[in-house]
Amino acid sequence: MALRASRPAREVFKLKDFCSRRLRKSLADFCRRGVYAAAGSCSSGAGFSGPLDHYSRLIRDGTLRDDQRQRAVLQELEQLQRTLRGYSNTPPSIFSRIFTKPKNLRGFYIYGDVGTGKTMVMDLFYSYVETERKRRVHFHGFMLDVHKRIHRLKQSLPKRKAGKMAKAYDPIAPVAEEISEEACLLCFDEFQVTDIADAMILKQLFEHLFLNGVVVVATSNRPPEDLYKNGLQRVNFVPFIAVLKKYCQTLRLDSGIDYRKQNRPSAGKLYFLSSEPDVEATLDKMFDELAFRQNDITRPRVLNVHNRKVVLSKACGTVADCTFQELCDRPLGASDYLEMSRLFDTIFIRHIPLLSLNQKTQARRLITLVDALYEQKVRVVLLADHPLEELFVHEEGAGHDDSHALMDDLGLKREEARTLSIFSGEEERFAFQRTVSRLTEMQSEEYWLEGDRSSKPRGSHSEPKNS
Ligand SMILES: Nc1ncnc2c1ncn2[C@@H]1O[C@H](COP(=O)(O)OP(=O)(O)OP(=O)(O)O)[C@@H](O)[C@H]1O
Repeated sequence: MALRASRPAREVFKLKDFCSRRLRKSLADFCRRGVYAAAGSCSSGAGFSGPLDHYSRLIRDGTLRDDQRQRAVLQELEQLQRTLRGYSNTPPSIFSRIFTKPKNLRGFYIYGDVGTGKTMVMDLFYSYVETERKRRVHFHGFMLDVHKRIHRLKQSLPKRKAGKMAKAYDPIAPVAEEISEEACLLCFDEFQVTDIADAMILKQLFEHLFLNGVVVVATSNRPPEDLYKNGLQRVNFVPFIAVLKKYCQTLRLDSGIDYRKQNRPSAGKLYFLSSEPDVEATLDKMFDELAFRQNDITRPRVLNVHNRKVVLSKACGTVADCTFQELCDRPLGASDYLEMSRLFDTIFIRHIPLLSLNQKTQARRLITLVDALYEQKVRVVLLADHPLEELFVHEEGAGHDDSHALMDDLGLKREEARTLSIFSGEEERFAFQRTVSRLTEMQSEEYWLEGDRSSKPRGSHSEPKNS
């Protein structure tokens, strides 16, 4: 019998709030432009018959450029949105639960290059799906949540008795069941597999979700066949690909256009090179001007993240002035960056060096930081040693110093390890592209204006309280 975890539904998807804020934000943006009538539920009342109709309107009013590939994907998504009307994966009675299997609706796996509009079309679709039991999550956040649930479940088991063999049990099925009860539609942004711990449980987890009637729509930069490419023990991961393809139709969205790099009006100069004369003084002046409008003094700031203290050396109100070393050369992670995104609306990042695979850990932190700032529309002012497009370099045969110990632990020879993605830096190359694309958009006027929290009601982006 499946082991059940007792847990209030409200606690579910700890990172859900972080993820859906972006959706709410994008809905609110559309609202502000008079496009959506009501955030979160747009199907009726907004005057649009569905996502495609809505998309056409965004083209007509000049918000978006017409893109046939996006239309084609939206056509498929609209079909699913209609089919999902009245859909439920939890039969109403215990009796019917036992005797009826939920019908399986096929979802979509949308992949393509960075900035081609995958998230945008998925969010449009999502906003028209008429059910409360839908979740839109960042894939990484979802997997963190899954691991937490597994951990909690294991801890809730009675302690093993000495001398007795504990019966083998499977925590994944009950976790999948728990999730299936909370959502019949899961939309994943940035489906990617970089972690062996994720890779090893995905097949079982998703098989259960699909069998429980959960419909999945996902966006990714890679076709299913390339997921976890060259990953450790990939042979155990490969069967998941067939499961994914069985329950999700693959759609390619690749017009070859990175819309983040399309000529967007610039917010002004926000990216500086270390070689520019008096550049530090210029940034000091920018910081002082922003600080002048704050109801605070310039001082160090101590953030409290999960009972850890994270000290930032210079901040004023909602503006922080940091160095790359301070943010990426210390053991900080997603939760620290999320907290920063909550507290600050503008962050200076000075002295960003050229990033190669030799500084993989620092580069990964910068990627995570930019992802968190982008999701929360935090503005950035950057001072770097190289132009943005040249910030990340992939050097063949780079040292990967921090990988050597792991290679030794795993008993891998250099040559063997070279093809494994954790050593080859293949995943980083995709992530670099995304970071460059995002940082490009973050210098646009539109992004800068959207990041203005001064006119927004206090609440989600409240004044610092941990400092
Ligand atoms: N047809 C379009 N016309 C104009 N702007 C667009 C269009 N499609 C998408 N955009 C804009 O381009 C930016 C990137 O879009 P989106 O985040 O959906 O891309 P993505 O494919 O999910 O990127 P990534 O793979 O990096 O996550 C967003 O600001 C979005 O509003």
